[in-house]
Amino acid sequence: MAHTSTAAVSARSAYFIDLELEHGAHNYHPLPVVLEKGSGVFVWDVDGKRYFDFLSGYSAVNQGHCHPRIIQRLTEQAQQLTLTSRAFHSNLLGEYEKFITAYFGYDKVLPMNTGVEGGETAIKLARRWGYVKKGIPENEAKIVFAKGNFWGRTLAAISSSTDPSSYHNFGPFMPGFDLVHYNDLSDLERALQDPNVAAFMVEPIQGEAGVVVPHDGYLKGVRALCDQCNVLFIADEIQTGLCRTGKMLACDHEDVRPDILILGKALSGGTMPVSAVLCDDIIMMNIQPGEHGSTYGGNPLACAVAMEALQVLKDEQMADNAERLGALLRSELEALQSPYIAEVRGKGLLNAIVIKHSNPEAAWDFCLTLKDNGLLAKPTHGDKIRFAPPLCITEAQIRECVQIIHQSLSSLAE
Ligand SMILES: Cc1ncc(COP(=O)(O)O)c(CNc2cccc(C(=O)O)c2)c1O
Repeated sequence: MAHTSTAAVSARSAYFIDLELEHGAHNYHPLPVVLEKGSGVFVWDVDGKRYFDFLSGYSAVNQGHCHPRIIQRLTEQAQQLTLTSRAFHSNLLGEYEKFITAYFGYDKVLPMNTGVEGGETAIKLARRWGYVKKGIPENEAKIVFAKGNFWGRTLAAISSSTDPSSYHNFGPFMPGFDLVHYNDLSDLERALQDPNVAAFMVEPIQGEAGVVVPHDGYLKGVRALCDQCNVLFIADEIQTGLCRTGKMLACDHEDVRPDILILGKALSGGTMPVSAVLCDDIIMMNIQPGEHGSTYGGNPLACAVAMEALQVLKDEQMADNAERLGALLRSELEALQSPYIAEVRGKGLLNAIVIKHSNPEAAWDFCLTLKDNGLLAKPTHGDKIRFAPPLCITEAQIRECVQIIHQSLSSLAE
């Protein structure tokens, strides 16, 4: 894939892009824009141009860029105590653990940092439960995943991937992983007949696959099958959770309670990596001291920031806002009746359009036009463009963004 040409950017932007090309790994293909400021739904580039952020750091900035309350709490704690390691207690870890377990209704939490660490932790907890509680023979535990999943870049995560760009030439892969079709309860039922299956790990809506929303009742069906087969239901809500889809958790749309809940991204309001794995004692208490953890997991700075980030979601009714304005966004996009939009899909403010065009680069080119017109979005898997602004967006701003999208669609005229 050709790397970003700096031809179409300002000299100041080109300077920063060239530094990245010269000194950094080429493991991304960013849009040609260099950002230096963020506030609420807006970001500004190094030339002072303002954009609507329709990606929100892949749902890590649900509360809006640099939310004043979260930044305030971050800067306060940063001058007090940032890291103790878990060799010692801190005055914030227990407070945070009490807060977040009550917030989501689980007995315990295991604090980690990145989302993929949360996924790895959930898999270890499930395997350990499988051996200790379900009686699976040692080293025979299976974890089932859905095709099209994306939960990070570690060797375990790519071992469950069906996307060659994630796993090709990184083998050998993690054993004990099985795959089923997403949104297919009969395929899942088949896979769960294996008595060695410890868990089914699934996104309530597949984010990186292009905002793939399963049929109503899928999550309830997953819950029922896991109950019938004595298999743990692990919900990866790292991208769908924390009000993004119009409820606190995407599982809440079907009143389903996963056995293990994984959170990340917006858990810190987009300030630092914070993830969390929540479950009840019957699962969590199978891990003994010294058997899992991380240097930064549960650090005082993360605890302070996460409590404020979670409280902001409730205080500012961000789930209701996402529900209402997501519906408006989808209806306004559908009303455009553009020949270049094959589909509009999503839930809450996690949405995507599928571009219909003879040019395979059309979605990328369209995002370049959106950028020129003051809105930042990026294609995923070729023809899908995610539209996921911060949840603090207003109705007037949604309508303004629909106008920008409408105006930009004309650039796709063949
Ligand atoms: C559903 C889901 N689960 C786990 C992860 C992994 O989180 P971390 O990245 O914090 O380890 C994700 C991540 N989601 C995501 C989406 C788009 C790009 C990238 C990227 O690695 O640049 C990551 C995700 O979308």
